[in-house]
Amino acid sequence: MSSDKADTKRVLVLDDGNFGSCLADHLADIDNDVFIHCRKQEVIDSFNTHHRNPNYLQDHIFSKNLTAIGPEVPDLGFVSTCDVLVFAIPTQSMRSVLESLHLDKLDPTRLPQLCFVNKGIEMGTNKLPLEVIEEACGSQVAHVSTFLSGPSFAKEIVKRQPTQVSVSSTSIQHAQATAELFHQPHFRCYVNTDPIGVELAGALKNVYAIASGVSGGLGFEANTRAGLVTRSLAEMTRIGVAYNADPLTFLSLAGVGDLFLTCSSEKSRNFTVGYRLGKGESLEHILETLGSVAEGVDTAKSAYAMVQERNLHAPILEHVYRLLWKGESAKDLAKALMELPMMEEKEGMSS
Ligand SMILES: NC(=O)c1ccc[n+]([C@@H]2O[C@H](COP(=O)([O-])OP(=O)(O)OC[C@H]3O[C@@H](n4cnc5c(N)ncnc54)[C@H](O)[C@@H]3O)[C@@H](O)[C@H]2O)c1
Ligand SMILES: O=P(O)(O)OC[C@H](O)CO
Repeated sequence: MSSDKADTKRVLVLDDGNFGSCLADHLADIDNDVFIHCRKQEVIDSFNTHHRNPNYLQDHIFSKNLTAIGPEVPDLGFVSTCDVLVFAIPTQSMRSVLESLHLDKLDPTRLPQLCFVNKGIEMGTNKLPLEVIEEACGSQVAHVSTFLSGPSFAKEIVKRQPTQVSVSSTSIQHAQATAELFHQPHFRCYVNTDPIGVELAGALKNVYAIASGVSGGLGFEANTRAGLVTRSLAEMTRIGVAYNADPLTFLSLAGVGDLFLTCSSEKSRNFTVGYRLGKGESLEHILETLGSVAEGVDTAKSAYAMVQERNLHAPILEHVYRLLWKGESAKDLAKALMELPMMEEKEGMSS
């Protein structure tokens, strides 16, 4: 069911973390009817009474057009009244959330537009979001799914800082519809029809941001970072080509744009994990105190399995995996990366 006003959409955002809250605020601010699902009653009360999220983006006063709902998962009756569903849930939880919504039971001719903003690869299955959606909800739901990705810190968008992102889908019409929904003077959307490339780039940049953080934590400066980011881009592209992505996607906002942002800012949770590891803190302590998801940790494990499966040359990713999952030290990682054998610089980067 569509809303009364032609341009006004009825939007449900799941869930109330940094990015979900920020996007819900953005969409509500441009006059959509926006509902945000929260898993705790005190968060619902705080949004609806004080327009504040007590757990994330605490300094921000959210749009009064935003209504918090929950804590139960919205039922199909409510979901079927929405024009758009925005999923801002960590990748490792997306399958269980999708299964609990039963979207496969909706009338396939009246499916809402779906937009996923998570950046990761499912652990255990090593699947990208599009494949998880297909398995959890069927191919019709996967066909209307879109993926918003690019250099976009919630902390900056919520302050209305200019931001540009890619919106991708297997269908150009759906990608365009989602891009139009979000597209505003300070938030520009570019359409891309390579969802595999966009998803892989978004997931992998988190792993390389951990490497860049380690380098900073160990005291290495700009030269080292520039080299690391460049070689990371080459690795990402090589992995993408092996998994049928368009290599040019890695030169887009979703590729080098997000890689550059995340590898160079302490606002990034993934960079921060690496930086603190470089400073000698334990991973367990960092994750306990981070207060928010760092997708690169789990993705390093899935991506490592993918690289092994196709026998790809991805030494930075392999060492990040060993650092996070096999007890290699940050100094070992730095040493190993400086001792890599010489190779053809552009090897494996084109299809
Ligand atoms: N924060 C950003 O700037 C940003 C920008 C772009 C993309 N992303 C991506 O968006 C996704 C979410 O990131 P975030 O920053 O909002 O994370 P966050 O840690 O701030 O919040 C995570 C949210 O997911 C919810 N959640 C966790 N497990 C859940 C489960 N099992 N069922 C339902 N809800 C669950 C939490 O309650 C919380 O609301 C990640 O994949 C991230 O990479 C984040
Ligand atoms: O804080 P991070 O490292 O999860 O990065 C957030 C966004 O993905 C940046 O585009």
